[in-house]
Amino acid sequence: MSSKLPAAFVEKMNDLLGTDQIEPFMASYDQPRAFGIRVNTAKISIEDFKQCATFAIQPVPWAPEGFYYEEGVRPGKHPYYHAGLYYIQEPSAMAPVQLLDVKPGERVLDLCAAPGGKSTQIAAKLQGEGVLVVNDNHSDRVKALVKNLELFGVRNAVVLNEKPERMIPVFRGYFDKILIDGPCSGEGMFRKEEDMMSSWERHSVEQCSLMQRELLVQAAQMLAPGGRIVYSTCTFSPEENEAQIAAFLDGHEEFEVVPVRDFEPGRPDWLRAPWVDPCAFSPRAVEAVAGTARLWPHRLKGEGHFAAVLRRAPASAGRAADERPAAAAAQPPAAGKRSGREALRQGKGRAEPPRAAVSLEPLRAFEKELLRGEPYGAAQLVCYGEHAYASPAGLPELHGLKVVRPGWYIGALHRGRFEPSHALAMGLRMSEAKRALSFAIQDGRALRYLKGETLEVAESEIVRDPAGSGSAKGYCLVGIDGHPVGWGKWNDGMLKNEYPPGWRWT
Ligand SMILES: C[S@@+](CC[C@H](N)C(=O)[O-])C[C@H]1O[C@@H](n2cnc3c(N)ncnc32)[C@H](O)[C@@H]1O
Repeated sequence: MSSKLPAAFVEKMNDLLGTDQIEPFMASYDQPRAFGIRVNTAKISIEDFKQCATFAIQPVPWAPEGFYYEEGVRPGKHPYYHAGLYYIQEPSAMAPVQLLDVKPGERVLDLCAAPGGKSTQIAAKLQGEGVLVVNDNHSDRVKALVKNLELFGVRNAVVLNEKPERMIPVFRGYFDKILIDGPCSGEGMFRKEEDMMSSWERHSVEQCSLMQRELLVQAAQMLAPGGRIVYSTCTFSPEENEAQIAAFLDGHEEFEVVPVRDFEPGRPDWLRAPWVDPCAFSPRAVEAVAGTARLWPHRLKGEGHFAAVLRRAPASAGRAADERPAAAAAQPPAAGKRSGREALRQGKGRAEPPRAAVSLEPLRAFEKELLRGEPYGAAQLVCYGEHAYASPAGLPELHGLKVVRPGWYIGALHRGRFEPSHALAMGLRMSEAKRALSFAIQDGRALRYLKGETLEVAESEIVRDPAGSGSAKGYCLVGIDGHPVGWGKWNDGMLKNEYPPGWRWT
């Protein structure tokens, strides 16, 4: 496919890479690309996944949860995919979140998140603890983002469809970690998606550079002192990579580049004419971009990427008290002291959404009958109209923002009944359901369930809570090999299928 590359792109890469590198670089376009999956470690350990994987996998060196699979395997056509045990992701795309160094309990923002590849990776690293805010300004792409988070069983994510500048007053200084995987000219993806070549001509490098510059400045305002930003692109152009980081450093003295050692270094020598004004940057900035990272398709098994890790200096003692105002002011009263279940009983939630008219009784009855333990943790119940969500504790008021999901979608309260959501099923563990049914993967009913069929199920197959009512009748959490995939309703030897039509195996 090297012959199809845009001539202007080839010319520029020739100039940048020089005679040594251009040949292997161009040759990479005629070689097969690498395919990857990333294990959802919030649902299954890497060791257990390796034991149960039904196709050959090899580790991706830079991501402990990442594995290569062979071309021709269709990992999306597997019940474990429907159980959210892994995400199909291009291997180089796993690097930025690895560099973000997310720890359970942190507040993390994925600013340009759709369709959610990196958001699901962050969610797995958070292990259900802390707050994940994911945003994308494109309303259609946000739908795929929501679906991927639900498939992954993420409990602590808030999904926004906003312009970043509108998020700043709400989240100023709030986040510990921010990922900016922004729009870019996509030069690194030409081998994977040939369509990117025609859009490269439309979405010029210059246009993308302007958006990226804004995103960096906006993200910086939402980062807490001592916090970390990872800026990543899937393009080669220095204007969108080293030049963005150098310009940002010159405008933000409180930031520094944390050098990345695992990949080839960024190229300070590419901050030159004709692509970049060489006089535009300070020596500090030019030197610092050597600590950024470049992933080259001819040097590793993956597509082209760039990543930079930026650290904000910790607050000085005098300034510490007035940082993170949004979070401190908006903390729900006594959050952390009151359990999620108590908050729910008291109908606590954020002020903005209309919720007064909805009775929570049917949800409470469902919880008593079906749920074990405290699956909502310290989250707070929020009702938007008839829809109930468990919203992560410690969020600021989301006043005025376009909120697509204020938290884990629990279900709908409608005409005195409660209908549990698919997202609730996907986020639960089998042990958290008082009535459950797990098909072995070899059982033909596993696939038939995913196809939406009504199934014959003996009463003895429904696992019930010894302390519960003992009845097998009603909603039950359905799993495959012990991993939830959805709801069913059992009655008299038959399981009515509640697997959502849009998710079915076709
Ligand atoms: C490279 S894609 C993100 C891919 C995603 N991180 C993943 O791993 O699945 C860039 C995204 O940025 C979004 N975007 C573009 N401009 C934006 C802006 N100003 N604010 C927020 N999102 C933006 C686009 O809609 C697009 O979905």
